[in-house]
Amino acid sequence: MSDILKKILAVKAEEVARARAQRDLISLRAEAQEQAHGANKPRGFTQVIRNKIAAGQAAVIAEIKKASPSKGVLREHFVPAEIAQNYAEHGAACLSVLTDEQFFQGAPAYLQEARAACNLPALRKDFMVDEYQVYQARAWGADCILLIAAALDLAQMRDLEACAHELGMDVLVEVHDGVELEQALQLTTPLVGINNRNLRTFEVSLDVTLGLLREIPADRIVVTESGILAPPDVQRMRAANVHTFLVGEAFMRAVNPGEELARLFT
Ligand SMILES: O=C(O)c1ccccc1NCC(=O)[C@H](O)[C@H](O)COP(=O)(O)O
Repeated sequence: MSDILKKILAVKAEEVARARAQRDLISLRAEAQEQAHGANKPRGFTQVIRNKIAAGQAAVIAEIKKASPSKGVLREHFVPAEIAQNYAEHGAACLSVLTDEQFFQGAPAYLQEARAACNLPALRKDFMVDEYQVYQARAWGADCILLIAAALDLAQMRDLEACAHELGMDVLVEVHDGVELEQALQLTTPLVGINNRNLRTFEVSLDVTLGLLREIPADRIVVTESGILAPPDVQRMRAANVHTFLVGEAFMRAVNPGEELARLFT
């Protein structure tokens, strides 16, 4: 496991302990379960992606992140609701909203504000280590959670996946190499993300997606993550039959993130 991931996971364990001390799991779970009905019910993250692909379009999971460990601050003018609306107007399939505060300058409120500003399903982009965070995600309105194979063993991933599914949320499982992929494929989720970023060196190579592709059964949806910066990157992926993209930096650095989305994907 990379040093940055180790550091992040240590902070996550402390965060969960602090949050549990402030509010017990039973009360949080009740709120998360209530969200299954009414205005905040899950919006069908995977289904929206399937619909885009069936229509012959790229399915873009458009990220809302102020900063990252590898790149520092990406965007000074940062209003999540404005960005979410702008993404929706320019054809995004889904949102990915960073809720981690210490390393990405994200916040739970950003997820709530972004999702309330449009009708797109939203991923809680964070480092999940405990079911408490899954209940938080749903209580905040998330439609999908991220499970990072480098951070979890198979039993943990299975438990967190089951918890998310019970709450009606979808799961994006993320891998970076063949060993992680083997574990990820033992989950039931169709959404398999391949992170092109090596979390040890921060080096990004789209060859990571292309190299792992052939090991993924046809019934899974491959999501290429990180380092999609220009139209040729998109064309390269689509030529390899990868139609789902998770993009952050390219949009966050643009004056108008939605227009940048349209420029990259049309
Ligand atoms: O981006 C980082 O520095 C980073 C460090 C440690 C763990 C995860 C990290 N990135 C998260 C991501 O996977 C990206 O936010 C996402 O794939 C979008 O990538 P990009 O389009 O390159 O911003």
